Amino acid sequence: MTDKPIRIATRKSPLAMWQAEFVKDALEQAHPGLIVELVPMVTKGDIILDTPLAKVGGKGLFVKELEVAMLENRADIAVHSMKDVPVEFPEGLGLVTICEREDPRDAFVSNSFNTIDELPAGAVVGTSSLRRQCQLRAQRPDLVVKDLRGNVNTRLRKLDDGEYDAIILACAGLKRLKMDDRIRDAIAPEISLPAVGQGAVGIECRLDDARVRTLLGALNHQDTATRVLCERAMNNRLQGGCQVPIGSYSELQGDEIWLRALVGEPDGSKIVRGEISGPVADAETLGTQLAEQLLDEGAKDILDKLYGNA
Ligand SMILES: NCc1[nH]cc(CCC(=O)O)c1CC(=O)O
Repeated sequence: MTDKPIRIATRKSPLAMWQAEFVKDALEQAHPGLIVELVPMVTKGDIILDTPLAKVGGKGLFVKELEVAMLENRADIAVHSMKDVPVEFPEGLGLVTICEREDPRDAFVSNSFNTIDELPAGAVVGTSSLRRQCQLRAQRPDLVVKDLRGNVNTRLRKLDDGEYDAIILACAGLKRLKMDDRIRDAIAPEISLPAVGQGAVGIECRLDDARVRTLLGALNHQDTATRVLCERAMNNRLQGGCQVPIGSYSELQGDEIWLRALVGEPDGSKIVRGEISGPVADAETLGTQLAEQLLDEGAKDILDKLYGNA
């Protein structure tokens, strides 16, 4: 089982490298004698830095090159932020493991203010996420939302350079990079519902690679997997991508799963919210049901408009 090294295809950003190293360490710990190597590579999402992701278009900007590497047998697994993983996988590849979730909340980061509420009218907030923008503008239409791209370190530098009064990032990325001290406020899900899968790391591999799938089994965290699959089923039914403001967050409560979701207009002028709960065993069905509920209650109109079907 442990003779051949496992090669991890990874992006080169500090967060991606941290996540790949984390999986390497966990695999080597779980399987003494196993050797795991990193194969760093550049993706389209890393190259196109000057355009908001929502305008670049196409799903899976950060994962395609990694998938090609696995299909061409230049790598065996890819480690992803679940938030960036598209709904569908290329033939022969699939997500087989989801690791324990880090803090799923959005983070308010600023050098001058402690919370969104403290921001004065006209303050400039950096984010390129339509989901974050939508929820921010819904509560504070008086704020100015300005695009902010680049990896976590680049975004923090732009804040420090004074381009923004505050920025919104994921708590998970900051915590993993040991920059917890940058989090002025972990924003409650009621204020900013996180992205599908936010805070969770997933592992993709060739589905016919039985050896690797068995080795990866040790890293799966079932509670996280249930939650993320529930949130993804919701998103899947909506055909959500990064062009649409969609938030979705589930929590386990004993044998039940509680899922909340929203679809909104990018400017926050309209938000359709819903929630559902039921047995953990029905997690994915519940996700689909909540999506249908949202579509009936107005999400369909928002999505049709954003995708140009109206
Ligand atoms: N879209 C980039 C991205 N993908 C995953 C994370 C954070 C870590 C995570 O959600 O697991 C980030 C950065 C951010 O949103 O601040």
